[in-house]
Amino acid sequence: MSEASVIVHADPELLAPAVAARLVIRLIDAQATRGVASVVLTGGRIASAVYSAVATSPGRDAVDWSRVDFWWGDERFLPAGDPQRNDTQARAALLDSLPLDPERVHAMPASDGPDGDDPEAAAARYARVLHEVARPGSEALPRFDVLMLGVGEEGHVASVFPESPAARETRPVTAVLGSPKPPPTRISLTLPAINTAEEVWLVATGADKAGAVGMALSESGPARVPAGGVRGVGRTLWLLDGAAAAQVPQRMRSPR
Ligand SMILES: O=C1O[C@H](COP(=O)(O)O)[C@@H](O)[C@H](O)[C@H]1O
Repeated sequence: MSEASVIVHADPELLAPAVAARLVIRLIDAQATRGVASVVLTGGRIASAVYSAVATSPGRDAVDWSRVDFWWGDERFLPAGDPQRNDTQARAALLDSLPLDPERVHAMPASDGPDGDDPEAAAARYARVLHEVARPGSEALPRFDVLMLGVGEEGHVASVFPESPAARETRPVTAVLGSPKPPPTRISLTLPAINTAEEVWLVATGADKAGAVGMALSESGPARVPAGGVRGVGRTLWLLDGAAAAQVPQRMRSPR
């Protein structure tokens, strides 16, 4: 497990294109090494800004998008196409403009999908899809080159909320019932699944995230502050704007 690195850009207008450029390079590198690349997408406001920035990034067409696997770290369990769904937002901001292989776009099931309005069955279905694509000989999960996460005001990541059953779940995918943030029903990768990613990037902006970021980077336990419990195997990057980084000590910030 990697130590956390913290990179601060002044504001969201600088952070979004910087993260987008970083993602484009990371995918190009992964394809140069392995022929394919994989990314786990997240939801939320800064994530959508990053996806829009990828869509207009100068390096965008250097990625072979038909050889990128897209996964989601969590999903709001709503009908397909609902504007609140994380995949709907990612498609609108980026995916719809890319020459993708639709077989490689692994959205989490919707509440009007094959399992109907049964989030437990939908979570189990997503776990099976992950398992089917996993590396031969590996356990339950495929390789994730980059796994992106937003951070909630109270320290949630994906749909793992503080002191919730999901924060202690050991299976890779879980249904989330009674989420404190609407909508109440969700599907999420769990902390052990997130922590199999090669790189985990936590992206946060705004003063309302500063307390959660500060606590996650201190000694708070993962059940209390799930964002503090995520680590990439090779790299853990906190990508913040100045307001979200307000409680991060200077000594923890990477020089730029
Ligand atoms: O509900 C969710 O919220 C977080 C953070 O969203 P933001 O708008 O405050 O940035 C997001 O990362 C997560 O994927 C999503 O389902």
